[in-house]
Amino acid sequence: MLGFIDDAGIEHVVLSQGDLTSDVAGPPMVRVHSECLTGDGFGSWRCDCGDQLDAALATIAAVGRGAVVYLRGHEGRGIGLAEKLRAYELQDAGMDTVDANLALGHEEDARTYHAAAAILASLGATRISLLSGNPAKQLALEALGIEVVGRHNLVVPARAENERYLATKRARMQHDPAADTDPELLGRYHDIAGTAPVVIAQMGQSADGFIAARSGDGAELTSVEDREHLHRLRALVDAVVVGAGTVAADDPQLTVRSVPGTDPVRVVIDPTARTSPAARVLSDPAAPTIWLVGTDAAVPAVPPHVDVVRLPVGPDGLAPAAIVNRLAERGLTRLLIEGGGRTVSRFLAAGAIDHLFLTLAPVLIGDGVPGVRFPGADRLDGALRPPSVSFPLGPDTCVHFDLRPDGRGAPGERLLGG
Ligand SMILES: Nc1nc2c(ncn2[C@@H]2O[C@H](COP(=O)(O)OP(=O)(O)OP(=O)(O)O)[C@@H](O)[C@H]2O)c(=O)[nH]1
Ligand SMILES: [Zn+2]
Repeated sequence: MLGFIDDAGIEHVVLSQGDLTSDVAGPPMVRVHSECLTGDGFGSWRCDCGDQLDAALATIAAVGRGAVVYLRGHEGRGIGLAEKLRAYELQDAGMDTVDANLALGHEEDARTYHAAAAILASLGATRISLLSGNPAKQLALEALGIEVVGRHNLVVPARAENERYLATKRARMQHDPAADTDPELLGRYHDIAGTAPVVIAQMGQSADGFIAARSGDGAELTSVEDREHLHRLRALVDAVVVGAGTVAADDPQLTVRSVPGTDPVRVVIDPTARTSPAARVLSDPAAPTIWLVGTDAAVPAVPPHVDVVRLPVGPDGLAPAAIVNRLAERGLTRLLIEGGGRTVSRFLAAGAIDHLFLTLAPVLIGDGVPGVRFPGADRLDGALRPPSVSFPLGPDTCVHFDLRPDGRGAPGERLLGG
């Protein structure tokens, strides 16, 4: 816990865990919490402050990294404790929380975030993932130089006592709807959720680095938990990208089935258009498909859900950067590179991946279809060591590599030992 005194002489505190600088392992989770003696201290359910504080602490503890910036002087949305009690009296007589503030001659929200921004900057946390349901808080921090890469509403219990207060915040103060996100999932995916362009890759492989045995059989290698994780990733992106080899070997549907969510557009990288028209991505209209083929490839007639897109074929097939750009032209800016080993490895070697989720099954295959492979370096000090976090998926372990440049040189440069 660190203490701060701002220019007005008000004392604030920060309770933090782990390194908050964003180049260590992506943006930390930060709760910028407004003091509320009645809710935080006495456990009042007239507001949701106490529940929010508990949820923030639990979420940050589950992730193991983040901070609660506890802002004093914010009591009653900046009008002070005694005035808040007066406002409560007016609310007991029927007014809502906004009108009560206005009736007392105050603004509906008199808070400023200069102290919060200065405190975060002093801790190196200038790029954060914000735990809040209040868009105005995000805008205020951004205006003060804090980059908010994601904002997540905490899950708090529904209470009859604060139903009206929360409804007023949503109706009159532009607050987000109630969240239903599991804190563990929030911790796992907050970096990649949202609407910002992102290229995610995933790969499930044996502990010794194979995605399938020699026969090509790899369907049951990783756990059902890993399959659920894969479907969550699909639900978070605009498009899921696979190589023609994976379509030939596994005939995947590429839809979201294990979890609720929207199916992404399916993209098949297929320079020679060798994919069979009977493959599910081409024959089953469950989701739109983009068939990415070479400029001169001969393509048969396709059903209406399939869009044939042509790209020049280079010495090493279709270039990852060209694929990303062409899909972006179609509004598909959030991509999941799902497989197989060669496709993911080519995107990795090209420096085209922001996040890699590599799931390792506790299985030794000995020989078979290789997983992630790239040219590599001669010496270990040339190995790729991006920031990473690991989490269990049933019996498997998933390693999340953050490959974004973050001032450390583009991932491609690091990979090629440049
Ligand atoms: N004036 C007034 N202030 C209140 C009332 N209820 C809670 N507060 C104060 O509101 C502040 C919290 O603001 P909220 O609008 O509830 O939430 P927020 O911080 O903007 O948004 P979140 O980050 O999602 O929690 C605390 O300082 C509380 O003391 C009320 O009825 N009237
Ligand atoms: Zn409160």
